[in-house]
Amino acid sequence: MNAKQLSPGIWHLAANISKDNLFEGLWPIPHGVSLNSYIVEGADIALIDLVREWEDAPKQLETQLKELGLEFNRIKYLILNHLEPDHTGWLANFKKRNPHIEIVTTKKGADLVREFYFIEDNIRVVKTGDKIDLGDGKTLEFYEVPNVHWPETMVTYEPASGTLFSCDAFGSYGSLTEKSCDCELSEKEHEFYEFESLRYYANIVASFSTFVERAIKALSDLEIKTICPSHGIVWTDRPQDIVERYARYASYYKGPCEPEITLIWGSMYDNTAYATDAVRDVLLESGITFHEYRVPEQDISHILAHAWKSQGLILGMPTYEYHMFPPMAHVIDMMGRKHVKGRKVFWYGSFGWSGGAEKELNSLIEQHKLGWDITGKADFRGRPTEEDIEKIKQGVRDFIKTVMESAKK
Ligand SMILES: Cc1cc2nc3c(=O)[nH]c(=O)nc-3n(C[C@H](O)[C@H](O)[C@H](O)COP(=O)(O)O)c2cc1C
Repeated sequence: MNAKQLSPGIWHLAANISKDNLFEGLWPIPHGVSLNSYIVEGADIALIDLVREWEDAPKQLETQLKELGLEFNRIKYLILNHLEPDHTGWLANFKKRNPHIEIVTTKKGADLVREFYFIEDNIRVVKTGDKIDLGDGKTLEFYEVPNVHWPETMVTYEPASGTLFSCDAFGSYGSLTEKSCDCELSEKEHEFYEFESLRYYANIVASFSTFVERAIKALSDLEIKTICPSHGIVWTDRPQDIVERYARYASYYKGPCEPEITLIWGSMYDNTAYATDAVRDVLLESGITFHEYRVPEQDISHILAHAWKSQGLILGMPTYEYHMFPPMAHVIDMMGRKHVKGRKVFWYGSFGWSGGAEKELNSLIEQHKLGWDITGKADFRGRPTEEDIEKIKQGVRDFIKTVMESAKK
């Protein structure tokens, strides 16, 4: 990518990380991810957020700074909105190249700079309402937004241009092309980034949804014309769209969620798979929006995205060694960790002799305080009989009604 001017004195820089990596060492990024940084130039120059030494990210950033004719020693301030290493991993080596740079971060951020990078000098601690005047009409204002998504997080606002540098808030997965602003994207490209923002939210931010709501409220008095997140596209045209989208995602924390169902199932010897065909037939007939995943073949990152927005979950799980099929237990455990709470649930599955899946399901619900409402179930021995299949079909029909009645209108 090239450095891109967003408004007079403000540039977007981005390092693209390829699909061959896992985000947070855990989440697949089949379409890559961007690490965004920004330059704000008044009489003094500030660089907002850094990159990690990940693939050639520092080199990409350095090349873009060169395009702007910016030597490192001309940058006076390095603003660290958030200390997670994807935005700071290069810090120690960057500082060696620019020893006089002043690092600007929150009090908790300063602690992390010391603890992660052993840097003690030239750190300016800021709190909500503090400002730095860069000269030539450019000012940076700071607002703490704790737990979006680490405790030290802040955002930076430049009032003359109405630009909010929001770090992880309002971000998404997906590498960037030269068309990195919302106003340049086709409907199809918007759809792509929309799902990548949902997946990013469900994987990274979901657990902190109440803090997201608090941050959106705290920032609501700012006149925001452009939103510059640390991952994904920049919102120059319709910044309210991504704010509304994030507010909607945050609302799924308490529910209700969308009138949709996520069907997740696994099967060793196709007995539960056979019953799944019946479940799918009913879902298709009903016309309800549903998302189907088989585990362990399909990844948890995508499952969480659809589960996060779905009012209904259907779980197909055979019994395995007196417990549920382990990949299903992994999915439910992850839903617990990511606070996919308060959903309507229907489950079905095959067992051989004593069963055991249900016991583990109840124990996971209890352990993670999931508050799931199990409105129906259909377990069966071995291969499902015609009667079993009828019971499953009727159960799913009833379940769809419950989901539609209780979902967001
Ligand atoms: C490794 C393994 C462990 C199993 N453990 C149990 C068990 O503890 N209790 C039980 O009732 N059935 C158990 N079964 C039987 C399965 O639950 C049964 O075969 C079921 O039909 C499998 O469904 P599927 O074909 O959808 O995988 C086990 C099967 C396998 C292969």
